[in-house]
Amino acid sequence: MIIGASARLIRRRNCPGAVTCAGASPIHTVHPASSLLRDPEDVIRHDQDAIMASVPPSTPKRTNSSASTSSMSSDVSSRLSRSAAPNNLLASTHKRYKAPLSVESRSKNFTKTKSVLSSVPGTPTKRSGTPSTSRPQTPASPRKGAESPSLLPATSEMDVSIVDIESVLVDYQMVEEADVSGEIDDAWLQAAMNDHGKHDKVMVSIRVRPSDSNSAWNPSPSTHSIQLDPNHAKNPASGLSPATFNFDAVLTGSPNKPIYTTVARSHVHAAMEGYNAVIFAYGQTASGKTYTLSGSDEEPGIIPRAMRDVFGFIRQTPTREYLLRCSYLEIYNESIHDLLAPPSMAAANPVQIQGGTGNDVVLSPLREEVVTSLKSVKEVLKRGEGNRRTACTDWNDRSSRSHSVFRLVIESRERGSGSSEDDDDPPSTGRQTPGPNGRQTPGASGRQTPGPGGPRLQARGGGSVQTSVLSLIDLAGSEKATSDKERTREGKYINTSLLTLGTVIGTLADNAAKRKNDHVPFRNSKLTRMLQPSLSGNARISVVCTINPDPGAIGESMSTLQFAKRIKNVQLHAQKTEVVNPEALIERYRKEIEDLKRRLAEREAEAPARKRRLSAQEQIQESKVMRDLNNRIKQLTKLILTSDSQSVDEIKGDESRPSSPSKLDFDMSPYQLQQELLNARTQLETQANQILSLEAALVARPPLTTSAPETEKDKLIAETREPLRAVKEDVEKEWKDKLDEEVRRREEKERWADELVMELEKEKKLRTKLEDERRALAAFVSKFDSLGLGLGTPTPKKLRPPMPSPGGAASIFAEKQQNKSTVDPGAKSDLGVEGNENGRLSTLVTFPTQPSLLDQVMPEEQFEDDEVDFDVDSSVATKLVGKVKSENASVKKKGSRDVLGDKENMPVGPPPVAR
Ligand SMILES: Nc1ncnc2c1ncn2[C@@H]1O[C@H](COP(=O)(O)OP(=O)(O)OP(=O)(O)O)[C@@H](O)[C@H]1O
Repeated sequence: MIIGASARLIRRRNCPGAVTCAGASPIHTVHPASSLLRDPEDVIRHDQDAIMASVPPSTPKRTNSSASTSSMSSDVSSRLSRSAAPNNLLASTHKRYKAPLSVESRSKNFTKTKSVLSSVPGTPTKRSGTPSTSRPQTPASPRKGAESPSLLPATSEMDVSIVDIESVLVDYQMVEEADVSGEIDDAWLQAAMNDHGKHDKVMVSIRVRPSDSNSAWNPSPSTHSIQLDPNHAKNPASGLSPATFNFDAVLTGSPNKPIYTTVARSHVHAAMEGYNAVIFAYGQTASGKTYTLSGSDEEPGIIPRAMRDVFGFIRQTPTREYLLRCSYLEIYNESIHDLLAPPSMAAANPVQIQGGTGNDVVLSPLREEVVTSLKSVKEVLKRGEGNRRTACTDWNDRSSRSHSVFRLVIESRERGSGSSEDDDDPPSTGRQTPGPNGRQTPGASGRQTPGPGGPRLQARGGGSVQTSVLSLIDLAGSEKATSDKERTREGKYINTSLLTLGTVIGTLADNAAKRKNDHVPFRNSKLTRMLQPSLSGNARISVVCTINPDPGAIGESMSTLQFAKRIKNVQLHAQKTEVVNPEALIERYRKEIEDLKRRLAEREAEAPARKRRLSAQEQIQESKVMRDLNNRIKQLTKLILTSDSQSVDEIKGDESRPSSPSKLDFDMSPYQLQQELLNARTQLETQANQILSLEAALVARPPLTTSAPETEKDKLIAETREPLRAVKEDVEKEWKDKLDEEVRRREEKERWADELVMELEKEKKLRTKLEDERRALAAFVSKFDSLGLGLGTPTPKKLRPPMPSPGGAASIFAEKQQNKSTVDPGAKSDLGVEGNENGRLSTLVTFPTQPSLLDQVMPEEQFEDDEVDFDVDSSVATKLVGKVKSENASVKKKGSRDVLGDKENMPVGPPPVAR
């Protein structure tokens, strides 16, 4: 630490910024607390007093060497030697750095000195005529060739990428009294804890600039409200009172201290506590944004006061040590420039916003300088402000033409969190042994060089590192068209990005109010993209909206108030960022695993005995406990493996490498291994399914990227739909034809069925008729016989009409055949009527009690083959039989079989009638 400290002091002495600022800055010539421009003798005296005063005997001593008496005396002597730098050195360096300062920067430094009240312009209404020649003019490209890059080195001595981190930490002992805000005390710290910074909403304050002309507004600081003066309302005669706007604070006047205390202090405190914090000023051009943030020599603004409080906080926190690094950038015409890099380099290498989706925003290349005292912060600020683009506009002599962002990254860890050896030894990771010149090339110890924007401080022992960013933003002012072409062009960019900021805030507020998740157009401007992490909620935000009370600016003031109203609704949920030392974490996991395994083994051993005692419900509970233990072991093992694989990458060949994963696996019990196996198999199956579905999705994926224009996507959708539509039409047509055919066939069948019904009716009638005739025949035969008209045979003969027999046609046939064999075959007539030799009808007609023809289903064969024997006169009989026969034939012809057949087997097609 001694080497580090002296190295630091040497660097301070050589700090180009310090010397350059010395001659130029009106801030330091006036501010009594500043030691920058004081007589070296005074500085020595003051430093001695300050250092002695800053180490009260009661304050705890640092355990490391820097806290020792020798280190303190070394520190003091170094400071003395630094402060007593010979005048010629100051002069030479001054000369060296004076030349390259741009006209703009120098003129800014000299022209900004104004008395508090006289600096307030009457009304920033548009000036007429040509601008005053005394005003500085912004060159078209103020940075290009403004100075030789060789004069401002590409990396500064305090560049975080080359500095030995461990030697530039700040703790309570190192803070000089002069660097401390006199207002920091325990009461303030306590009050700040409960202040606005903890709220979930953006803190919104209004600051109304003093004006010597008539004010159009009635601000009321006591009620935190502001209202347009009724005399300036659109329609004063209406008698309607203009709307009242309420905010967290409404402030007036020139003093900057109440502004800082009200709107910024709690946020600075929150940043020191580990929360990201953003403070920005928004308002119309010349309304007082720069005055609020930077202030003047007499009235330092939020930034210098915040820096003073940062050191005051550190002095009040003996338990922690801090690494403070700052950067300063501007967004000019939608391009980001590093204000701490040499202007020519910054112009050639604009800062890019890196980071994928979401809230990761890394700015690169961006110079970050370590600061260890208020003085070094002021030097950085001075350098940055000198490079800022300001210009004379129609409304403001020194209008900011860009949005400027001053960022202070605060990293801290506990002091002496480990053992006393811990404090002497470098921390287990990240600490680099300083080289002979007090510095260590990053990565020389084999560690990974931290990427841009990443944490630099490493946790020590089992502790953690807290990281937060305090962003102080001075937005360029919105403005109307101006007489200057270049200013008009700048104004367009300024207005566009402010408009985007308004849209973003509006959407965020809307999302919060309506619980929606609408797309927020952060990427539409560099400013909103850069602020994305903060505006998305992970920061405490305070906005000061500055108002120009001039009646000519009512429109702009009104729109500023509307913006303020909207941003009030943005929801915040800031979280502390804490990085734990990975090795300590692994150790903690290991211990927990050991403990869990022991508990699991005990339970497994007792399981059989316990099982007998436990009820079914308790057994379920028991297996759940076992499962939970197993899951936790698996989870921790996985965490260890993940951390290991990361640290292995970083520290290859390190003997302190943790045990291999295979060893951990073999430590498992058989039960655990079985569980593992089962889980692995399930996982494999799930993953195999995932692969399949992903492959399918890949095949089905259209050959367009997600970012392809909408027109392309529409075209592809139309092309994909066309073949589907054709297929649909084909299928519809095919099925329509089929349906038509089916309908036609069904109609035919119905027609056919109707005709069959008609046929049946006809047949029924026919049968009735036939039956009647048969009965008439029977009556005739019996009458014939009773009259004795038989030819030689008195004996009445029986009529035997053919009747169905149980055996059907075949049996009848067989019976007939048999009968035939007993009768003379020659006597049989063609009509099937038996006769005798003398020609007499020997009809064997019998009429047993047979069912009527109507009740019978008569097979066709029966009609066809049956024979009727009539013992009647042959001519009559022949006549009758012929008639019967012809009727039978007619029935047969009508297709009685079809009629009586199985309907299911009906032929499909046109009915017989249609044939
Ligand atoms: N509250 C105030 N008390 C005293 N003077 C003020 C106050 N506000 C602003 N001024 C003065 O008004 C002038 C314009 O202020 P300033 O440059 O801060 O405006 P701005 O909003 O930053 O403008 P721009 O957007 O153009 O940069 C300066 O001279 C500043 O000193």
